[in-house]
Amino acid sequence: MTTLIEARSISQFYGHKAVFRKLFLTAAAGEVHLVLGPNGAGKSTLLKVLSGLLSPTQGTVHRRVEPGEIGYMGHETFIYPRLSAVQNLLFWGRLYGRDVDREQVLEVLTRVGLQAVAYEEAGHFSRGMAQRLSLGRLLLLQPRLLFLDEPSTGLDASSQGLLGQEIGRMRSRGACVFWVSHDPERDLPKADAVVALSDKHGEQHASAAAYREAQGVLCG
Ligand SMILES: Nc1ncnc2c1ncn2[C@@H]1O[C@H](COP(=O)(O)OP(=O)(O)OP(=O)(O)O)[C@@H](O)[C@H]1O
Repeated sequence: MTTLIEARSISQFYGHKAVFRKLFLTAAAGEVHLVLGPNGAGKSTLLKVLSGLLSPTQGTVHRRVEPGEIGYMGHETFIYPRLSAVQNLLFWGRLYGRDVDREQVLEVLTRVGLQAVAYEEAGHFSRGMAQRLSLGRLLLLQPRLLFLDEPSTGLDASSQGLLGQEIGRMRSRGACVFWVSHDPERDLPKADAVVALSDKHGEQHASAAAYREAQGVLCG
């Protein structure tokens, strides 16, 4: 399988404080990597470093995709409040150099359940609606390397279901997904590998099967 991202001995410090140290990982097309760990363990920081939003203090990250093929959905929705939902998606399409038209945008907005507010200013949207618009951006841009930082926060049950389906679809057409989850029991069955961060710097990257087995041994 084609490797899409490789991190070699990456460490991240904020001042003198290490968030993670000497982490190696590789991820290939069609794989879902779940990022787990307690609050403050460094999950968001790792996603920022892997996606290129932040440079690692030490080590290197090689991404074998174009910058326009990277998608990120996190706590920030990156939505322009003075633009309508339609204008937001048309704008993002242009920003990523994609040839998207209004019909495609309206189709995506229908899929995420925002068709009724397609021409309303996104600044008036609730947190859940703004999250759905962010999800719509991913559906429109179809990134090959996708970073999801607790994407279900603020989404209602039906939008969470849609997100799960869409992650499955993106993976089957060859996208590689890093997914921060606070619910490993729910999300582990959908993952190929796990990056487990701890606040004691015991970082590990393992296949989902090996992770489950290790947890079983620890719990048993
Ligand atoms: N810009 C920053 N400057 C200094 N320290 C930071 C910065 N961003 C994060 N940290 C610290 O780095 C550590 C890891 O933070 P991070 O947000 O990556 O953890 P997390 O695992 O995503 O947490 P949560 O599950 O609560 O979202 C925390 O102790 C946090 O306070």
